[in-house]
Amino acid sequence: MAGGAWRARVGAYAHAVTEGAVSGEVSPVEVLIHRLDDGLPLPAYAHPGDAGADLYAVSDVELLPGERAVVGTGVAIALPDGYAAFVHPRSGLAARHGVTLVNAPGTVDAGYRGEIKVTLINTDTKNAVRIRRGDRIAQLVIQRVERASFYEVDRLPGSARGTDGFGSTGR
Ligand SMILES: O=c1ccn([C@H]2C[C@H](O)[C@@H](COP(=O)(O)OP(=O)(O)OP(=O)(O)O)O2)c(=O)[nH]1
Ligand SMILES: [Mg+2]
Repeated sequence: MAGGAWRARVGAYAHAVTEGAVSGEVSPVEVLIHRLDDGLPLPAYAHPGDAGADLYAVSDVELLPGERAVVGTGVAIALPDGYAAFVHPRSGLAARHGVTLVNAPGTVDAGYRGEIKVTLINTDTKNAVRIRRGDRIAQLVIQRVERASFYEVDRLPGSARGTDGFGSTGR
């Protein structure tokens, strides 16, 4: 693409963003949700365009340095076939307190009907962290997922990377 056309395209995109065209409201997937705890809000997106809907803690929990705990969120969902939900850490909790998820991202299968739970861990080596009921402890990202058919072969086709990995390209 010529320089002028490229600049026009970038300009149009920037305009669309600042005018709010990237609103995150584009045909959301419908997900059935069952509240297991009437005292907590439903998961919600904090801003238009956010990828993750925040999940709330059902109970108080204190995490000593290095300690982990499985905390309920008070909700269960039924995803359409071909989707999965991923439980991701919140960056604020991670940066401020060192709290993340043991199994990040946790995978919620489309067929799972139980309570979504969060495996919190306090990675701070000195300070305990107190989580209170109602705190936003993680975020749920809903994505389309492919299922594979696995075909066993004796030899895989070649590729530029081959078997190199684990830092093979250097730092
Ligand atoms: O962070 C998570 C991860 C999983 N789950 C639920 C939903 C998921 O569908 C189910 C099973 O998760 P996974 O397959 O990761 O665990 P597993 O150890 O393989 O258990 P299973 O043998 O039940 O598949 O547990 C959560 O609530 N939170
Ligand atoms: Mg499993």
